[in-house]
Amino acid sequence: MSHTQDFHDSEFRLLTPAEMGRADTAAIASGIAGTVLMENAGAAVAQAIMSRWPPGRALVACGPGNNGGDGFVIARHLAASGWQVDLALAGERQALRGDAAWHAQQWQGDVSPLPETVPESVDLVVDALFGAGLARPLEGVVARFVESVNAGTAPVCAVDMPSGIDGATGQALGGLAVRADLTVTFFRKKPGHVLLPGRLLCGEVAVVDIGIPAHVLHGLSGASDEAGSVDPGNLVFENDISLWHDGYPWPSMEGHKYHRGHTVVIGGAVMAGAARLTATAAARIGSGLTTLLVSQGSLPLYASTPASIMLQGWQDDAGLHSQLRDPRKSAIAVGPGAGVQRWLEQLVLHVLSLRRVTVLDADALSVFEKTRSAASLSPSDLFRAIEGPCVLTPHEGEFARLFPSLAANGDKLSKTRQAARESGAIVLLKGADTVIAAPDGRAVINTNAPPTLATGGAGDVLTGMIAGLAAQGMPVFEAACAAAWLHGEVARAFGPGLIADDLPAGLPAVLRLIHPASGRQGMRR
Ligand SMILES: NC(=O)C1=CN([C@@H]2O[C@H](COP(=O)(O)OP(=O)(O)OC[C@H]3O[C@@H](n4cnc5c(N)ncnc54)[C@H](O)[C@@H]3O)[C@@H](O)[C@H]2O)[C@@H](O)CC1
Ligand SMILES: [K+]
Repeated sequence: MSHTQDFHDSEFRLLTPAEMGRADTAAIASGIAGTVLMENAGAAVAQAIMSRWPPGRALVACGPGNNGGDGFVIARHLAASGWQVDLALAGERQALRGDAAWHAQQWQGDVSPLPETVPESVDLVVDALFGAGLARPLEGVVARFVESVNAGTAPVCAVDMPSGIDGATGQALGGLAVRADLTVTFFRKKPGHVLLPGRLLCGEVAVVDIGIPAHVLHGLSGASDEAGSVDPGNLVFENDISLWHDGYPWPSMEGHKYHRGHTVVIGGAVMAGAARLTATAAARIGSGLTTLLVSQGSLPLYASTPASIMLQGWQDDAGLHSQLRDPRKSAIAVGPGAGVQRWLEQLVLHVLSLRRVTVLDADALSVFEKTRSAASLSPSDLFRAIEGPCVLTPHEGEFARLFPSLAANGDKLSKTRQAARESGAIVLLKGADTVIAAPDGRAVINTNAPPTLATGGAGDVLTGMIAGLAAQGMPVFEAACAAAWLHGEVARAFGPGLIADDLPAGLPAVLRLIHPASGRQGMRR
């Protein structure tokens, strides 16, 4: 994802519904008829259905727009392959326009009004009501039909997006959306396929080619300068190895432990486990040296720190500052187990003034909450101090403390991007659909995190992984993306029973799999 590489046509690029509309228009302008795109779309969905379910009775529910147009194509292909097809239309046939009207004419069977309930004998429901661009809640008979679909037992194939989900945000408009078993979408996924709750309502997502040439991806957003180097500014991706593999700091034979960076983790005086996990993760992910800095008085708490981590005590602020002075200490992580106190505010500001890579997590974020106490600093004091490479890794609660006006409304993707713009830092907003955004608008959505990661200390490990990668010179945005992906992958590989200590321990096995020598460039799931 560096600025010198062009990721516009990455298969992991996500297109907003508006960008997808521009892709359709550009494809049509380049000579492919809209009716052909719709034919390809419908045929591909029918193919996906037939490769998963045996012929039976299908109810194809068509909406008034082009999503419904796809439904007419699907109905024709299923019927031609021996399915018994009932086609129901929400709206009037005469009101169909353009490509949808043309394909409706090719349908030889009956068209009935959309029923309020799905008949019991239906083996499969095809949801061709609305696509990813839906902008208002489902209502009336459509809403009742969708409730019946969700209450029923027949499997559901959604066309483009389960109807009711906003493809830009993954939110169910008005709280109601189709729950699908399979969603077949066209050309590229949309954010709504990977953000929650959209991702869960999609079931399996299949992306199919409908003949839109990849070159249209260059004109949808972003800009390229005369030298052809592309600003990936506003592009959004689903996280994948291919986005950051080239910048991954694999150790080289000429390397020296100092070339592999030096991560400093500043620990607190009460919760010693958190900073220990952070430091262990930094070391495991390849930081050449890792130092855990704690106050002299709390050294006994850290007695069981692994031997590979340098444990050092500081007496007072001056001592701590002098421990941080060496510029070879290339990344500093603060927050896990630090304790929310005045002292921490000043420490964070000092660390930021060093302009090293800084990863701020947990208490280092919460301590800037505006309402904490009248005398304390505020989020804007923090943002003003961020001048070097910095990653903030809030969970939803910490995010709300730092960005109260963004937290209340807005979808996860836009609020994380806005937070990155406001703070000047890379913001990684944690969750089952972690979003990582840069101040220039780049964003990546991580989709491989299993629910077992919701365990104490997992966030502390993530902080250490980011710091440890960035300490080795990996650009911070890529470091955050790589860490989020590896974090998820290690947890998946481990399976049930995961505790945070298993994450650093499980890294080597996953790193072996993605090492260049393994020949693996990326993975689609
Ligand atoms: N050439 C193209 O543009 C292609 C489009 N394709 C299909 O076209 C779809 C997009 O088509 P459209 O832009 O027509 O979008 P939709 O088919 O989702 O429908 C939009 C229409 O529904 C109305 N509407 C929106 N919300 C409503 C609500 N809550 N209740 C009632 N009516 C509502 C809108 O006023 C508009 O008339 C994609 O999802 C995809 O399935 C594919 O055929 C591929 C080619
Ligand atoms: K749909």
